[in-house]
Amino acid sequence: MKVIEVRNLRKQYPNHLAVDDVSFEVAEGEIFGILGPNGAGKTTTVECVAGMRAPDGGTVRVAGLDPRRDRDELRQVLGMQLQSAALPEKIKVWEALDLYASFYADPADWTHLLDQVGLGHKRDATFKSLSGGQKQRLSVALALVGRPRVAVLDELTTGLDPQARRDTWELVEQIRDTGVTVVLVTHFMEEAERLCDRLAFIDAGKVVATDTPAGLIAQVGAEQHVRFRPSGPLDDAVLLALPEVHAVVRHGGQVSVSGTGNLAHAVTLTLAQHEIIPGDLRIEQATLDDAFLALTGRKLS
Ligand SMILES: Nc1ncnc2c1ncn2[C@@H]1O[C@H](COP(=O)(O)OP(=O)(O)OP(=O)(O)O)[C@@H](O)[C@H]1O
Repeated sequence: MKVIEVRNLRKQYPNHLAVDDVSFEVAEGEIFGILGPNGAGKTTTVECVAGMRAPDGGTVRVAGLDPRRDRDELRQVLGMQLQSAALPEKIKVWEALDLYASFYADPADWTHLLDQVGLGHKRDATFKSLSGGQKQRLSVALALVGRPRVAVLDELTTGLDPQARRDTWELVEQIRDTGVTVVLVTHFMEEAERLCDRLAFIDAGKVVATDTPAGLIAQVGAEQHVRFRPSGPLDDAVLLALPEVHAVVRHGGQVSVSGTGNLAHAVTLTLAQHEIIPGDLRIEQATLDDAFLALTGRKLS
């Protein structure tokens, strides 16, 4: 079931067309990513979805609601985590949650939420004293306090160190496991690849493609490589007969196979059928970066 429908969204700032033509749908229960370089129009798009900005064209529906017309109802359905939580420095963690909970008729138990985001021990800490990762986690808890059906998380892991980033990814997966639909705005390819069920590539205010991460990579037919040292004699023709394989090159004892689609699977299966063990196996998969570059001529970052 679709929980978000965006059709031909357009948003013009005084001197800049930030969103030109954006359409996508988000199914209930999925993690949907919006991936694109800085300034692509991602934040403006989700601000229109959350009713924080008025579009100049197109339609947006969230659980059948018009975010501008049905603002009060929307607040009960959609929780938005903002790029930088604008909380007063001296507010305590529990005070922020208590305040946000007071906006809702039936808020979540925020003590439980605090534990869920790993901040149970920071209940009495001031906002100012939290680390970057802890501030992000608090902003996620604040987005969830109204028990939303949809949580919009904008640049959640920007500025976090690799460990804090991975911890935050786990948190996003936990949120989805509780049945909340997640819209994730990001310009990190690894983040989108790891978390998103489907994603939209946005560039210069337009959706370039929407698909699963694997589907986007397959769409552009980006070349992949499998390298190995065969444990026994192997005729190149065996590999070249596979539809996924484009070329086989040898360097000394190493075989390098390039191709597209499910290349690694096809090659390793064939080797197994010929009772050959691939030593020093290396698989270089195409990435979302490669797909974005192929589709837009631009790098993501
Ligand atoms: N309030 C505003 N007034 C004028 N221009 C704006 C405003 N907000 C954003 N823009 C411009 O619109 C474009 C899209 O901005 P937006 O924040 O939606 O992009 P983004 O993809 O989220 O980028 P980032 O990852 O850098 O936040 C940018 O060029 C930005 O400078």
